[in-house]
Amino acid sequence: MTAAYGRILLKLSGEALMGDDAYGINPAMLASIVAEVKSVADLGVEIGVVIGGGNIFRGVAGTATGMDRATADYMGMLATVMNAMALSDAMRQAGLNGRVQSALNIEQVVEPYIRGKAIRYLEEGKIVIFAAGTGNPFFTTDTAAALRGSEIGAEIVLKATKVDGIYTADPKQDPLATRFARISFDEAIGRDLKVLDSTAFALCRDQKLPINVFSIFKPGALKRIVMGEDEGTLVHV
Ligand SMILES: Nc1ncnc2c1ncn2[C@@H]1O[C@H](COP(=O)(O)OP(=O)(O)OP(=O)(O)O)[C@@H](O)[C@H]1O
Ligand SMILES: O=c1ccn([C@@H]2O[C@H](COP(=O)(O)O)[C@@H](O)[C@H]2O)c(=O)[nH]1
Repeated sequence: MTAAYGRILLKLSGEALMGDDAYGINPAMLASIVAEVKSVADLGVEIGVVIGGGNIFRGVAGTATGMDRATADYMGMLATVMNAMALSDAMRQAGLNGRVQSALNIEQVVEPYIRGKAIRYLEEGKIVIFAAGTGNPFFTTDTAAALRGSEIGAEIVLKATKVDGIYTADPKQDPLATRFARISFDEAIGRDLKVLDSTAFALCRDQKLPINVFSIFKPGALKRIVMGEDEGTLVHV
């Protein structure tokens, strides 16, 4: 079986890590996500991962209580470091070789982000987990996925989230929303579809880096996309 992509950037939803819990990291959910990642790693595909933090803290939630936005965003980025460490450890337990690199320096805990080293790890078959988003407040981990995906020369960004693609409206709010099988960047940005933030869409469009949005809860979906099959929604130039 030959994969359609040699190197991918996988954006994993932080919120998905909760599974059926109200908060935090559900070990069974984490293990099932790692099994999906392993099915692709076993094909020899090089994998960079950006993980979100929505299961622990989002900057906007902090500002809702009066917190300074930048402070809240740094807390959100630290939440992604915790998720990255949990993911890396779950990978270790599954026999995968993961390396965490953080955009914020916490060198006693995880390595700093160094692009050349990340690429070398990928070439060695290690899975690189990019933590702390872009390292800057006022951004999201979707934008970090677009940025790191561009930096490492990924052929596609795969956004693994809680819905099975991009819809005409948020399917969790609008039961009449319909799913796109494919959509251009221009149309996705023009329709202001909230499944990814507009900075991430714009960066991927400029870099001609396609995005595939799919459900992380659907077994085998990640592997099907990597094998070149239709799954979720493809955002193209
Ligand atoms: N047009 C749309 N099509 C699909 N989903 C949409 C749309 N508009 C809004 N959404 C919502 O966007 C969510 C996914 O984006 P979001 O970045 O918030 O979550 P995430 O991938 O879980 O990331 P994290 O938890 O790490 O922040 C979906 O769960 C869905 O409810
Ligand atoms: O580059 C970034 C990435 C993230 N943040 C903050 O972290 C949280 C969690 O990330 P999600 O993408 O929402 O999962 C986010 O709400 C921001 O507060 C950031 O500031 N910069």
